[in-house]
Amino acid sequence: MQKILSGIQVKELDAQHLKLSGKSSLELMEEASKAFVSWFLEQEFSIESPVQIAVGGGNNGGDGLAIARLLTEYSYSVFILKCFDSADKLSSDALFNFNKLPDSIQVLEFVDWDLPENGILIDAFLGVGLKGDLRPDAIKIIQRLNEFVGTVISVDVPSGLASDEISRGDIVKADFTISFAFPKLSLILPEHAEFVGELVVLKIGLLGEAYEGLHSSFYYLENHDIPALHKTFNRFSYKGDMGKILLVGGSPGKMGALILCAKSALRTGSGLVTCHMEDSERFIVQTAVPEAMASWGLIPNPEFYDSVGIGPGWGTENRVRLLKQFLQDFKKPIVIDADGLNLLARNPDLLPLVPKNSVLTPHIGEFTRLVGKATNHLERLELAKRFAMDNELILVLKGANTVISLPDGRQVVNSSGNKYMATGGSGDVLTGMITSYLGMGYAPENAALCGVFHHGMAGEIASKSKRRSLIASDIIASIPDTYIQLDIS
Ligand SMILES: NC(=O)C1=CN([C@@H]2O[C@H](COP(=O)(O)OP(=O)(O)OC[C@H]3O[C@@H](n4cnc5c(N)ncnc54)[C@H](OP(=O)(O)O)[C@@H]3O)[C@@H](O)[C@H]2O)[C@@H](O)CC1
Ligand SMILES: Nc1ncnc2c1ncn2[C@@H]1O[C@H](COP(=O)(O)OP(=O)(O)O)[C@@H](O)[C@H]1O
Ligand SMILES: [K+]
Repeated sequence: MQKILSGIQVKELDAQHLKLSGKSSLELMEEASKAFVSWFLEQEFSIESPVQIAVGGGNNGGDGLAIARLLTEYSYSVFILKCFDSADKLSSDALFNFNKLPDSIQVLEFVDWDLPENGILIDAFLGVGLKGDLRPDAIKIIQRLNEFVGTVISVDVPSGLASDEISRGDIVKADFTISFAFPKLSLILPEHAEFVGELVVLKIGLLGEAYEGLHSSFYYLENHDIPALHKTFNRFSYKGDMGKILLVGGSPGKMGALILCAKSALRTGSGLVTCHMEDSERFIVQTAVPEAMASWGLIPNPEFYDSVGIGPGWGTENRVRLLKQFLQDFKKPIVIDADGLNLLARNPDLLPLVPKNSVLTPHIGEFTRLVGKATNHLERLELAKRFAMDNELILVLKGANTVISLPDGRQVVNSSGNKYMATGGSGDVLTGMITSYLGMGYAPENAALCGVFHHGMAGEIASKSKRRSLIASDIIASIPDTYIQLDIS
């Protein structure tokens, strides 16, 4: 997994990288700009669209200048909007690229810019080198860039956004942010959603020795990390190897949550799924999911199960005794979601009974009830880290970029998923998936990482044809495709 470095570390990395690999920052700039242009070409923006590139004096501007040169090779008409005073204010790499601009590119003073009606604006004004509060001249530039009505694409970070903290005030509102190597931390904070737009992270060869030497507790989970986290099964595997799991949840009027959870666990690969609910509701499960078994009343032999997921649609009335009894009897890691979390929040004495390395999957509301209130997401992430370390639990804080806090203090930011997954029941599907992996004998960390990643990826696959019509069942239906696309048997 890629580490997420701070803005200051990126600078340090730059210097170290040059020392250790002999690769110049100019080469890195060219590589980043080429990666940007490859992404740009994949979007198939009309060749008729004029491309305006707002260029600052630092290396973010340097990226913009290199991108300008590369785009003209593909016949785009490119205009540079100079957001720096004079060439002697340019960083050396930006100056190099400024001097390499082909004659076909018009360079406009920012003040002379007539805001076009449409087209594309590439924002290469300010990147991770932003220091302190924006100066008045920069504020004016950003305000004007935000008047543009066409597609806005920010290079590395939206200009005006600090890389590692909560920013307010004037910031470019991008439709896309194309960040290099890893997302800067501020890009994944919900407070910045309106500036970042769609986040794309492109690989560049920044990594290696210099990168290894820098410390961060934040990591980024991507496609290529996933296969190594999976267990493999052989041709003698039988359903017992695929895990016997128990899902405890559902209540009158909320049986759908348990059904989604069960279907999702089966599609993830579970060998045997048993649903535990009130006896009045058992026919619903048996009809909706013929592959699952039903149990009710007490849980007579919890040790039979390889793992357990508790909470979807469960309600909180009259559940504490069963939960306490179960936590006293069952010693293997489990998954706790929804009302299971609400019960823990109301009965903090139960928290020490939760088996170590269990996976708790709150959304922000459940998190606030269980762990506490935070004034912003960075503070919330710090609370999550403490909670996971202090209780030796894995805390999956769900959202647009779900963050998995591990007991050793690492925090893993998920890259998969999209806005179309914001629909009732998607969380229940996630609970089924993580419980399923635990049941298959995955290390709890891997179960959480695989569950969260495949869940988001299934949502992405389903939303290709469904967009805002996506429902939680569509996520389940796309789980098989995640295995096929990642080549997991
Ligand atoms: N290293 C890497 O891994 C790679 C880095 N790459 C790229 O380099 C970027 C970082 O470049 P960087 O460090 O040159 O800084 P950058 O974001 O251009 O900002 C400096 C400019 O901002 C200005 N400025 C600052 N504060 C300000 C304020 N408060 N208000 C107003 N202005 C302010 C400052 O002006 P000055 O203060 O110097 O007058 C200067 O002009 C990074 O985001 C990525 O795009 C890629 O090429 C490939 C790999
Ligand atoms: N905008 C989004 N981008 C990516 N994933 C999202 C987004 N909104 C929701 N999700 C995912 O959908 C799931 C929603 O879970 P939850 O809030 O518990 O829903 P429910 O209670 O309806 O089941 C989480 O896994 C979350 O990460
Ligand atoms: K930028």
